[in-house]
Amino acid sequence: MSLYCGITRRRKSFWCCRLLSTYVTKTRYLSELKEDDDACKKAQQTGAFYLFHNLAPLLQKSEHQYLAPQHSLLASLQKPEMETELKGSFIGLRKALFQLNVKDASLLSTAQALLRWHDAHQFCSRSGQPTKKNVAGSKRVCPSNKIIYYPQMTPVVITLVSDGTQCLLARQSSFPEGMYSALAGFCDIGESLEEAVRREVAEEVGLEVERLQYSASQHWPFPNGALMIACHATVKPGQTEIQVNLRELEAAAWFSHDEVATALRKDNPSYQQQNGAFPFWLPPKLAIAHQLIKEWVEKPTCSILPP
Ligand SMILES: NC(=O)C1=CN([C@@H]2O[C@H](COP(=O)(O)OP(=O)(O)OC[C@H]3O[C@@H](n4cnc5c(N)ncnc54)[C@H](OP(=O)(O)O)[C@@H]3O)[C@@H](O)[C@H]2O)C=CC1
Ligand SMILES: [Mg+2]
Repeated sequence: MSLYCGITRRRKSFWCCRLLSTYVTKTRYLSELKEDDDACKKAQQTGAFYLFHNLAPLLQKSEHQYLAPQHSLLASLQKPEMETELKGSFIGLRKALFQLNVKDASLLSTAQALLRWHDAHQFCSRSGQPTKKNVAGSKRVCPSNKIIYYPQMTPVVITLVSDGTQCLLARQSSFPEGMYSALAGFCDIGESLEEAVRREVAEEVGLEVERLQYSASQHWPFPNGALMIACHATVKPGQTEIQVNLRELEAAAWFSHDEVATALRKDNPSYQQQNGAFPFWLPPKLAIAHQLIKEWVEKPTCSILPP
């Protein structure tokens, strides 16, 4: 059994020559901890930790949400004693993510991605020797050839395609029943963001993107930690006939502004069948797909601005 902790920051002062903003002070302190092992060990004595077991965080259930308690350094206990002592349970992030507050969801996602990366990079791919983690956990080094390994993220594009009046949503068979989302896909090596969007839209629904506009980005913990880069895109006028790639998608369709606006208003989507079909619903607020769809509903013309 392994219990693993990630440090969060808790330090009141940082020496500097002029008054820096709280954000800059905090950022420089965190950067210092990556390089200064002694400072990092000292911080661990007073730091607050989230606890994980097999990549599942320790959470407490409270009505319709989960709370992610933070702890100071603990004595090593077995999992059942730890759960009893701290009045919580180790729960898969996939199950709990949407019932956490935004700050905890973001920190836990980051911590889990880092833990997963360390777990998968225990050996040097050149020498085959065990790699060694630095105190902060921000890199691993091969002691025999000094190669440094840094945590990596996989870029994924997510695109809401519109023809100006409707938007295109799709679902994979792995999605919960009835849920539709924007088109997503992993970037290929060597591709720009724009090329990845054009290729994914062509591959998945057979359409040619005319214009695209960057919206926002998000770290996403599933399946292995990705940087989701969200864009609005438009297709050429009159070229809206889709050819769904059934190897990648279960279904895709154009939805009207009214249909999408109504689905967006449903805070608690019904997962029950109605008249033999599952009602149409959209990804939860925390997902960048939701933000992208909300932006389009509020300003459907935002995706048809000149490039
Ligand atoms: N936050 C959000 O709002 C949303 C997030 N997403 C996330 O976006 C991710 C990507 O979307 P998805 O449509 O599945 O992606 P793709 O359309 O690229 O198709 C997935 C396929 O790509 C291959 N693949 C898996 N991992 C990689 C990788 N690291 N690099 C290159 N190819 C890979 C696999 O194919 P094979 O097995 O044949 O090798 C996999 O079946 C999903 O994991 C999902 O979690 C999706 C929608 C909304
Ligand atoms: Mg896809």
